[in-house]
Amino acid sequence: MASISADLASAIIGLTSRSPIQLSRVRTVVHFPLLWRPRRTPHSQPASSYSTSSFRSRFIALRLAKPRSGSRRLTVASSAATTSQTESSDVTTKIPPDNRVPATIITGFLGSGKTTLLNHILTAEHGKRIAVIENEYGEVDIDGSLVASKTTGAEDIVMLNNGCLCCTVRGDLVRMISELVERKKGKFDHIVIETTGLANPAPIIQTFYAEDTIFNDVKLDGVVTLVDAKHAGFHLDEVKPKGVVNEAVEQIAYADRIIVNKTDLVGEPEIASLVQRVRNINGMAQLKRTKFGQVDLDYVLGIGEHHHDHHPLDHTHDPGVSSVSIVCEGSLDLEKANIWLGTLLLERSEDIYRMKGLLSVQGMDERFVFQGVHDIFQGSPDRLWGVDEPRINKIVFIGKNLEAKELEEGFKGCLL
Ligand SMILES: Nc1nc2c(ncn2[C@@H]2O[C@H](COP(=O)(O)OP(=O)(O)OP(=O)(O)O)[C@@H](O)[C@H]2O)c(=O)[nH]1
Repeated sequence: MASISADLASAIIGLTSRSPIQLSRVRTVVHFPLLWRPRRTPHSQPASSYSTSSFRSRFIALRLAKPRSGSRRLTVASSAATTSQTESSDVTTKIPPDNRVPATIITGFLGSGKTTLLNHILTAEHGKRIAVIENEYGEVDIDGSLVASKTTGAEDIVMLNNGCLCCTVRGDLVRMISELVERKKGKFDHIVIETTGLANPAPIIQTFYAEDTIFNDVKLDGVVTLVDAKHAGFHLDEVKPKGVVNEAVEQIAYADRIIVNKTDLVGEPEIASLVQRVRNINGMAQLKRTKFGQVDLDYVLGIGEHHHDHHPLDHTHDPGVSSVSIVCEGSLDLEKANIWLGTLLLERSEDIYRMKGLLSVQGMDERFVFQGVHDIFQGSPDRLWGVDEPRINKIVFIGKNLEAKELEEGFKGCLL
């Protein structure tokens, strides 16, 4: 590819200001407006690996505000009979307050803005101490690192078995919440659970009602579903094989609050038609339109109680959707990476639902975070690499018909 043109330079400037670039807008100019103009020659010693298709859960308990005096006492909420000593006409005064810890589930399809909303919640002034449980699709944990890096005073980070909260790691969710309550009683006020973008929320919701160990201490406050204003229609349209759930539909169906996010990427007619569609799936939930998940916090925390019928737990995910994760030490050649990723997205953006990465770029002192949702791409520098920190690239692709070997070879071909 020819050297970086003035047009690409301006596209790169666009990336530095964190505004998303739509590939279709720049593709006549250059293959791909990927990274950054190099500043210095870096080091690179390759040693790499990749892995495919699995989920990873992580738990981060975050102290975000000073503990209040007289913290909430965690007790088992029980029926009136257990506390009532005398018969009285005023039964309601004898029902103990529901002191269980509220939990909010944030769900929504891949790339709809769940982590963006989570970061909004974690960095806002609300005085709540929030424990976060994050479940990521893909072997490599990228969201967790981005959430943790945006906050201070993380108390604890515990890695859990790979698996999807709605499938294999439901047991882990139960154990995780029980341990959280056991070990940190009174140290947090709310639990927020971010599901993977491919989660069916129904089994996760069921966990709060079916498992005594959770039900006694934690109440499901609500399910918040993010909907990507630009791409949701595509996923709602997808016809799945018999017996396979359409996760995008399920996520909307189970919501107590719906956030139609990314409204900056489409016009009013598209938003109105999507809202109508969402309403047809779930007419009960409140709905708001946003950009970058900017909602009032009382819209998402303190909803009250989740109210839905609970459907059977059995569900099957689309076997055609998988993830490829590449972990690879070294630094990327900017121009090669531009060409490779640009070509890949131009040819495959329909199949590549989601890409995200933490990259080491030649000449950059910062980690480079890059995010892709179909043809929308965004990148920006993150924190500085540590002095002795190995420059390890992590990149995850999620989508249909992904070829791990081909992606790995393509990526490695961009390393210096
Ligand atoms: N233009 C635009 N981009 C957004 C908006 N909200 C989030 N994004 C970007 O969309 C990309 C995906 O956002 P995330 O918050 O990581 O989405 P997610 O749902 O957590 O993604 P997964 O965990 O992979 O499913 C990131 O590049 C965000 O910066 C928005 O309202 N408008």
